[in-house]
Amino acid sequence: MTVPPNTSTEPAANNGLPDRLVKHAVRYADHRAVHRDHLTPMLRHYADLKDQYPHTLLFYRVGDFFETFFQDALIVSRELEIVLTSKDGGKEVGRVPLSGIPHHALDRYCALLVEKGYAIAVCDQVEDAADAQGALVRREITRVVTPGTLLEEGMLNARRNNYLAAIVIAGHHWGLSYADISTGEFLTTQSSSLEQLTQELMRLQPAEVLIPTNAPDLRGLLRPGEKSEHLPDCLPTQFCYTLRSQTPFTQVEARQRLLQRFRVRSLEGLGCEHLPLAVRAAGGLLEYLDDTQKETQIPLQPICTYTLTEFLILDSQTRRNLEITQTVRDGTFHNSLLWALDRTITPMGSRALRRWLLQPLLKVTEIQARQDTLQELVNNGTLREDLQRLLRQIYDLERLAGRAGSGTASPRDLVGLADSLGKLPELARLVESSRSPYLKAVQQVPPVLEQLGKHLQARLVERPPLALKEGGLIRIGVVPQLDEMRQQATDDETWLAKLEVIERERTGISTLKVGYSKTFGYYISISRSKAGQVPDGYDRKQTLVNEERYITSELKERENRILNARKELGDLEYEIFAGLRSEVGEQAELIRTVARAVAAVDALAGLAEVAVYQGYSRPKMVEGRQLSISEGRHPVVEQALPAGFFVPNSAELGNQESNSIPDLIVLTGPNASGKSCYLRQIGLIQLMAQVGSFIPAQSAQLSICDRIFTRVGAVDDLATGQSTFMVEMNETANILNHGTARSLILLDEIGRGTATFDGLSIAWAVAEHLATEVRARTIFATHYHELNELASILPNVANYQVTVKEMPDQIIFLHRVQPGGADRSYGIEAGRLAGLPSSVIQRARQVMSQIEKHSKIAVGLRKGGRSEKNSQPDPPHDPTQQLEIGI
Ligand SMILES: Nc1ncnc2c1ncn2[C@@H]1O[C@H](COP(=O)(O)OP(=O)(O)OP(=O)(O)O)[C@@H](O)[C@H]1O
Repeated sequence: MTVPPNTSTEPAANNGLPDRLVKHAVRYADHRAVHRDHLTPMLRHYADLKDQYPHTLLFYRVGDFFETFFQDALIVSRELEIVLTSKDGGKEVGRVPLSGIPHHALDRYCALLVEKGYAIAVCDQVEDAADAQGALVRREITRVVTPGTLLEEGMLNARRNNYLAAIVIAGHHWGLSYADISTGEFLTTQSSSLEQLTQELMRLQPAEVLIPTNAPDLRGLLRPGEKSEHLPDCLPTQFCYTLRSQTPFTQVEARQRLLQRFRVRSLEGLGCEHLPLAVRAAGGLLEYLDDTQKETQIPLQPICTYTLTEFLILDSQTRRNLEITQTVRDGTFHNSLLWALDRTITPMGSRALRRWLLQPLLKVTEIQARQDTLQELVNNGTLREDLQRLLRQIYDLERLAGRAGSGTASPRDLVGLADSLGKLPELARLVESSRSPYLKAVQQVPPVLEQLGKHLQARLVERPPLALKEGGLIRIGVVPQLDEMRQQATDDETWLAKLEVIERERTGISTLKVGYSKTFGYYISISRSKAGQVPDGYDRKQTLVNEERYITSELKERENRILNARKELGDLEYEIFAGLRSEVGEQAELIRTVARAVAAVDALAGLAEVAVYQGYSRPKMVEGRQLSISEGRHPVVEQALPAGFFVPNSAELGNQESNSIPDLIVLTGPNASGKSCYLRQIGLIQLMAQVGSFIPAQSAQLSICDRIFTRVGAVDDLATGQSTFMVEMNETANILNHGTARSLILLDEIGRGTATFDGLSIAWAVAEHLATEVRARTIFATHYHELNELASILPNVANYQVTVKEMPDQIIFLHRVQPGGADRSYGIEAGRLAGLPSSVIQRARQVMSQIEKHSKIAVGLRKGGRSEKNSQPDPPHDPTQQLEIGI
């Protein structure tokens, strides 16, 4: 059984509770400990529901509050730091623990609990308390909120997707489906290496992963890091996993569910007819949505089948090392690539850019389509600025459409949506003469959406109130019946407003007032000193210190009419609003298709803005394996430095037409000279080019890479018990096993985590293997200057160094990358600059000079290597099977 550790029901260090309550809290820390028949009817209903949803926190609507009882009350009060109180549980039970939150704060508190890894079942009142006529108000579970099924604006991060994933594993084969129910994206794939499954999950960073299992306890939500025997070992533990029954994940059930959902006869058109694992994962995901969303039918876009090989493969180390969405050092968004490039205006544009950066393209035509659009937006600054100005007035159409479709959109959501739809024709006009693909895609607004926008604008008031059922939503002149009711209500209210004046005149009591209280309704108030002058027909209702309160039969009659009219008006307006909302919901798919096109324009306009202000250029995408970058810069470091401080550097790799261009560069240079920066900038430029962005370089000719690998620094992976060196070796093995001639490999410091000779030997062998066997384009940054020898042995290896200027008492970092190998690391100088004591520095210099005197290295080419310098035969004397170093 899998019980989340935090569902422990120990009361939190008394929580500041009085002793009497602690006693109850302990006694009733589990609803099952109480005899059901002894509970009040409401708590009995609560306990029955809790049995059905044992692993959720059950929020039960009572009036204006959502309340939790028993064990849930203890958890909720501890996790949300709110007061734990108690409620009468029945005559023989006494008081049971209670924690409640105001109903309007449900989203906010749910978001906090979901972030902590809890699932929440919301039990709402489904009839008016007045209609229940004294009986228990009818309540039902209206939704189960889990990390992957969030819809409410307040619970979601606007600028990133919130994915729910489902996986099916069969041997080494697997199927993965994922959906963002707030935007409607729904995708599925299948493949055959479990390592790839991990990588794909790492890319998606799903909020929740569903996994079919035969575990008896199926409602468990495994919080990040929690272990379970039912979780396959191959899966990363940092996600929330939900264990599900296997039935909906079977081929027959899953297929049937997909056919029904998308109203098709075969899955051929959806691209997954012959991908059983992809179908099973998708079917299991749909079933989970049906189960958790209850009556709400979540609108999803038609499922899209994809393959992993459609995109540039970036493993999780590479995404981390290139700091695409967060930095390595402190995991912040600030100073990541996305931070440097994201100038989008809308949340949907920002989400699109994030997706693009994590899934760069492989097809030159697709890259060029983005480049062409960027070019137009770079050349036409006025168009770009006008577009961005207009985008500011377009809300998150993707998510608004979703909320309309699921019946959770508020009146303000619909007004926002209507206003945004109203801007689409303007957007279309702005780009009417554009020729580039992404701008052409928004030249036509589907007439049905244009009409829908107008339809909503004509009906909904400009600034509707937050409350749904208190009226004030619908414009005057839209529904005659509504107008008549309003007129009647206004007449009554005017009568009421005049009553005070009339009664003052009639009674001669100048201090007479008409007021309203929640308990008594409307009343006429007269100061006690004038009570003797009260006319006939005044019926005394309440006596206060200084005043008497009266009603009259006419006042009561009007009051009834006014209050009934208000309720009827509120109900009718809500009904009209709900009708409008479902009209929007019916168009959710189309709205989202248009929203995606707008999001892409937003992402590209932002990239164009960066390109203009940072002086980026359009890379030329070429065939073959060429990587030529002239005067390239690191897109993030250059933004962090004062203008003009960044030193640009060029790079040439893998050009088969020129013999002098290497496949592998051995890059040496002092500490802190800029090796890592250079390495990463090449990776980032290649990645940006394949995203379709312009790049921070004077010019570039780049061919398509199938993968970018990086090995940069290393940290202990304490979670999996791997040492720094083992992490380094695992990552290196992965690169050697999966790299191809079309890959770009960036290695920083291989072999540093072990003894010098072991490290140097490994570094040598790895570099040699990459240059001769894999023949990938590689930059190998190292402090082992001995590796410079390789260039004299292998024709496709070259040495480059990052230069410094040595002054009598300091080193000046030039950050220039030039041909040739460095022979010193200036590590001792770096230590001096860092403040090591001068005695230590002096001693280090002595030791260094001794080592330098006695060290020699003689390494030859590995026997059987494919590449030999100038195709010369092996040297007759082969000193080579070992690396020989003497000190
Ligand atoms: N081309 C450049 N122009 C300007 N500043 C640069 C450049 N490259 C690097 N720098 C600056 O130098 C600092 C050190 O660079 P980097 O970390 O790449 O050095 P390194 O050679 O890899 O050092 P180590 O060998 O100690 O790891 C960076 O933080 C950056 O601010």
